[in-house]
Amino acid sequence: MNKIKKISVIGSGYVGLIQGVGLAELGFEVVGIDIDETKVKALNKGECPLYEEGLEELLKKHVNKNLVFTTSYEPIKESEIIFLCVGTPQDKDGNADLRFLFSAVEKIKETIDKNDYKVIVIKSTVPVGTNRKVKELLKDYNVDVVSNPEFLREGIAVYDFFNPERIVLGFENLDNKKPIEIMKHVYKYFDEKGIPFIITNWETAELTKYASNAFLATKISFINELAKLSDKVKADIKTISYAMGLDKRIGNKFLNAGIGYGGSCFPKDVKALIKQFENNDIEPILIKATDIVNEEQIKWFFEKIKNYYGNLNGKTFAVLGLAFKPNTDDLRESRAIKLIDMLLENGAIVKGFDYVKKARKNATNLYKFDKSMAFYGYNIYILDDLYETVKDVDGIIVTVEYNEFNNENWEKISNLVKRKVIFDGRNILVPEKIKKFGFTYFGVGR
Ligand SMILES: NC(=O)c1ccc[n+]([C@@H]2O[C@H](COP(=O)([O-])OP(=O)(O)OC[C@H]3O[C@@H](n4cnc5c(N)ncnc54)[C@H](O)[C@@H]3O)[C@@H](O)[C@H]2O)c1
Ligand SMILES: O=c1ccn([C@@H]2O[C@H](COP(=O)(O)OP(=O)(O)O[C@H]3O[C@H](CO)[C@@H](O)[C@H](O)[C@H]3O)[C@@H](O)[C@H]2O)c(=O)[nH]1
Repeated sequence: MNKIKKISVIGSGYVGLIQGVGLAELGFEVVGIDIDETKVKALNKGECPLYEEGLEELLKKHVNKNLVFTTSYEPIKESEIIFLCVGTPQDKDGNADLRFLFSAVEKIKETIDKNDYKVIVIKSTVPVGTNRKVKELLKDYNVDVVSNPEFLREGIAVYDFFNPERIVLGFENLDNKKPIEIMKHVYKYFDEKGIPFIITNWETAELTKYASNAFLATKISFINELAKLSDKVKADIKTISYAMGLDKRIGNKFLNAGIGYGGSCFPKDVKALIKQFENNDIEPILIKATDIVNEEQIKWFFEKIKNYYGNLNGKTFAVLGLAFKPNTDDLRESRAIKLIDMLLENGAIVKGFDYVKKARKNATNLYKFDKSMAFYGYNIYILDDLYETVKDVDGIIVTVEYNEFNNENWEKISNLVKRKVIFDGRNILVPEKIKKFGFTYFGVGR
């Protein structure tokens, strides 16, 4: 087989950027293609548009060497491999919106020669049947379409790229060895590391991605539902999770009760999986419940806060954590933002903080410039200092699971707040430590 020289990666968002930078680090010549001109300009200067540990260093190392970014599709002519990493957000009905994907496929069609052999690899999370549709759209072209779902976690995405737990590859026809060999060559580094490869058909690969996300989301909703009962009967959900997790069949991961899952994947992927069941005339009982429990969890927590104060009008709260999880600037479906909105709608004043500077910047922009949010802009302040944030507040609300909160100076915090009340939405604080400084502590199911 000829050595693969150039790889094109379409979409330079989270997944595309990690994929592009990672492949460049593995020695490939990579072209990143995105329709967002501002993003492309920044990337070519080595400026990373998103916060992800280790990403900017790798970007700077490779950009304008074996990694370039462009808005033009022309470079795909020179690439045998084209990765599709565009967004597949939720549409108004809960389905995956495939407009970006199909528009990228149209651009590919317009650009490549019908006879030039290409492997089109779909990394984006797409509903069952999408790879088949893409192949159908390209039926007159000499292409193979490969489903290669991505499993990286934000916050540790660079680590995840180099250390995946499995590589799932779905093909049209397993007797056609050419695309299988090409993909094995591209991922030789992982093959040599002994990472398991799952070589299967398109539909299995597509559904594996949704199954994995929905299962993890279900674990979270399971423990969150139990937390509500724990709360009522004075059981401790943290101890329950710990004890459950010691059973290796259950495992301790994704059993942390809190204010629900957020982010760019779980909420939309669970909803899109529900739709795939419904579109196939099957009632998705369990997965629907996962979604409902998650939507309810944040409301339940908010009610807890409201019940304590009676009336939130004019009360000031410090919200510690803005992004959907630690070590990211990503506010997509962030539970913190959902909670802030509820507080603001009820007349409260919010002071928000996150350890990640870009998360603070994104939140400032959201409330200042997003038309639907700007209305609330008067009552929300995003601050760069945690101690400034807690100053004179009626309550502290923890919304992101940063362990670092435990290492803050709680004596100082206790002297700064107006009222010593804490709502720990992630059960991350050590209550015994906080209570020593006179705080009233409320967790989730503890
Ligand atoms: N973010 C994650 O942690 C993660 C992890 C695994 C899988 N996924 C999946 O990967 C896909 C991408 O997610 P993301 O978070 O990187 O999305 P994103 O929104 O961060 O990035 C998508 C990028 O695609 C670009 N784009 C849109 N249409 C284009 C086109 N026609 N041509 C070129 N570029 C185009 C956008 O400008 C944007 O930069 C989704 O399907 C998502 O579900 C995401
Ligand atoms: O015990 C837990 C674990 C997580 N969460 C929340 O769940 C959400 C998602 O967390 P996580 O899975 O760590 O973040 P993502 O970066 O969205 O990664 C998920 O979504 C990606 C996109 O599909 C997949 O690639 C990853 O494998 C999958 O973990 C966050 O809001 C967390 O706060 C909990 O509430 N309790």
